Amino acid sequence: MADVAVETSELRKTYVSSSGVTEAVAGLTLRVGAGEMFGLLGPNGAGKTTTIGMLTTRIVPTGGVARVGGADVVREPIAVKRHIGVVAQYNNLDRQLTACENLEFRGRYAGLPAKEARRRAIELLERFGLGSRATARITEMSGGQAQRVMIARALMHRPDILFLDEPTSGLDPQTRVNLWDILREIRAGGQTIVLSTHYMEEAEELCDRIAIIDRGAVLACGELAELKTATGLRTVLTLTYDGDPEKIVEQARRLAGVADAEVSENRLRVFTLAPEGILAALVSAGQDAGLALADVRVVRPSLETVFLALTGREYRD
Ligand SMILES: Nc1ncnc2c1ncn2[C@@H]1O[C@H](COP(=O)(O)OP(=O)(O)OP(=O)(O)O)[C@@H](O)[C@H]1O
Repeated sequence: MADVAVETSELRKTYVSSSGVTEAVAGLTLRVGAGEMFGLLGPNGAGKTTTIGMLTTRIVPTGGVARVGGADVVREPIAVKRHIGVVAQYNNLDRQLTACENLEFRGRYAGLPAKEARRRAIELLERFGLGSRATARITEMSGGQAQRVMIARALMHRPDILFLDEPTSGLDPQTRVNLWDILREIRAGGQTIVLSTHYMEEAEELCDRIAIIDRGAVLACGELAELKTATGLRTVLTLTYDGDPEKIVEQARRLAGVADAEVSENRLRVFTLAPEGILAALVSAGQDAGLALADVRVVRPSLETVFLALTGREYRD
């Protein structure tokens, strides 16, 4: 496959209804490299589901272009579908069928012979720890199990790009972490993954690159470290001493990588984009000045602070 898995230019979806006009996606331009785990991060209503809907041919754009696996989503939907697996936001498994049957049906639909579909269904269920649940009906499964069946089903025809819309929404923390492991494993196999999420820590934990979207547009896109640097966000080191750190504040300001330093009571606060090594230098500067260290706090920039810096608004969860 080409180096680029997904490419959009000015992608747009405008809904017109009796209640008015909604620009669900308002000119979205982005590029996902083959083999990447790419996150669409944004609050509820940001346009994530609509974007994934257009990229997976379920929703027809009202403007712009999108190519997935090299194929145009409007002109070549069948070619797009060959490249993609889709895990929807809500459980859309057939509840009358067993886990294995859900997968087999998908395999048959994709043109696999019956025996091959069954073999692959069992292999995938085992891979995701569901071997013993193969003959269980969907109605008998937990949310986390059903989510794993949906991912397995999406992989039946060996797609090279997997789309997941808020895959861990509503799952308990342990199940969510298990699912993260599954996604990492899929990605290690070379597949491209595009996932949407409104959980900052999920994007931070999983994704190689992230597009932060709000109100249907990309606010920023890149590796997390790049986004943090681009927004000028600094790590804040707060060192509390048993005396007045005023005597070392000038020294702290002169340390390589320190953007600023200030003192408040017996606390020294240091702002930096490159915190590595600075803490050790501050500890020894304090020792040399006869100050004993009572406490250290390191607050790193998070996606929450990035969002705030980009929009001036709190992240709406
Ligand atoms: N069929 C539709 N008709 C009218 N408006 C719609 C339709 N689908 C979505 N919207 C609106 O488009 C905007 C984006 O919705 P979308 O579902 O893509 O956001 P989202 O980021 O996926 O949010 P969520 O996490 O809540 O699913 C919202 O304002 C939503 O109300």
